[in-house]
Amino acid sequence: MSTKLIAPSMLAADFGNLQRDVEMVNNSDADWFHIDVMDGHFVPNISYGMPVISAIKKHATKPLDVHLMIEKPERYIEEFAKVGADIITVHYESTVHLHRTLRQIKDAGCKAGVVLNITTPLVVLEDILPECYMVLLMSINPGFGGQKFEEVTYKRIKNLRKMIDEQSLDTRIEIDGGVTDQNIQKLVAAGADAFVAGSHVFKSDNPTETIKALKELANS
Ligand SMILES: O=C(CO)[C@H](O)[C@H](O)COP(=O)(O)O
Repeated sequence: MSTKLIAPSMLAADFGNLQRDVEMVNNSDADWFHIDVMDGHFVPNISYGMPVISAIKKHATKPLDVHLMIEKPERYIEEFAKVGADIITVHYESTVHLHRTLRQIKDAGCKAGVVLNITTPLVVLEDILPECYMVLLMSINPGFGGQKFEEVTYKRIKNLRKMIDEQSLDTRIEIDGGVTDQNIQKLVAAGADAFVAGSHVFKSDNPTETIKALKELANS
């Protein structure tokens, strides 16, 4: 069994103490920094862009997993790569030319992945899976942290894992939204590999210990 990965979402960090929170993740059992980019069009919220990612990269000692919740992400791939993205995931629903956009991400030197909203059928991935380092399944409606986890996600993970296995691929499945110590083991059992956790980590009394507990639960 491969090691299960924890990616704290910097959306829930304290932006007034960003360097402190970056160092906390550096010194924790986390594997990646999860970076949520929102444009106020694709999702009804605006988060941050290149200058903030650049500032995080300056101090981060772990890969940046950049989740683009923006329309036509192909307009900005090279810029996100330039400011330090290591993995870039784009929504299936946000671009007409998904195949071209994934190639563009790889040409820019990053690992490429696709994100699906909760109601987008998995079948749209069938022919694109070989191009994907990772598939991110949303387990909430994208746009805001702190929302309730949607139970339909378990079934979606199982079905996606089956699709990946049928094609003998090693594509990772990442889950984003409402991940906590209460559901992470069930998500692992369903077949997920990587877990974004925002409010559960940053709103806890001891984020370092919370990350440690998530990592242990996911890998036990
Ligand atoms: O993509 C996102 C929002 O669209 C965030 O990564 C997600 O909300 C994580 O936050 P939380 O763990 O608080 O649910």
